[in-house]
Amino acid sequence: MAEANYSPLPIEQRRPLSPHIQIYRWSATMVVSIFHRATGVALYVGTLLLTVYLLAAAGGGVAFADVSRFFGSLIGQVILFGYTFALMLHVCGGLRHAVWEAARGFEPGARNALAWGSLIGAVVLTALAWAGAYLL
Ligand code: HEM
Repeated sequence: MAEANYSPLPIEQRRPLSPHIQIYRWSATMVVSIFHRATGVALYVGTLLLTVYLLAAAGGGVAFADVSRFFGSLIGQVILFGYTFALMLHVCGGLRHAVWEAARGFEPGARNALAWGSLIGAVVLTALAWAGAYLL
């Protein structure tokens, strides 16, 4: 807190502050962990968009045509691409947690491999999903 900086006590007598991200050296594990939470939040928005799409599909006619046009536009495609990547990264993050639930992958090398693996896995799965969507 700000007042801690203005403490009249000498620095060695002040109570320790809990360190935050600007204190730690950045690591792959830390970045992927932050992405995991951020993509989880993004998935709430994506789920709303999916709901809009399904409601429009159920309504049919003009509503479905409008929604399809929006998702087919450049901005719509960028949003859908971001949603796909967020979903894939979050799922890969979920699998990373599943490995930890099995009490494996805590060693420094394994932690890094899992972090990079989930990032690379998300890129590959997103590319496969979009390639599949365009080829079908
Ligand atoms: C639309 C679907 C989903 C939404 C909206 C969502 C949302 C979120 C959010 C907001 C968080 C962060 C919670 C926090 O840090 O306080 C979270 C965490 C988590 N999610 Fe999801 N999630 C979804 C799907 C999934 C799936 C499919 C998986 C598994 C494959 C998954 C696995 C996890 C795990 C393991 C955590 C905990 C991470 C941690 O403890 O640091 N989620 N999710």
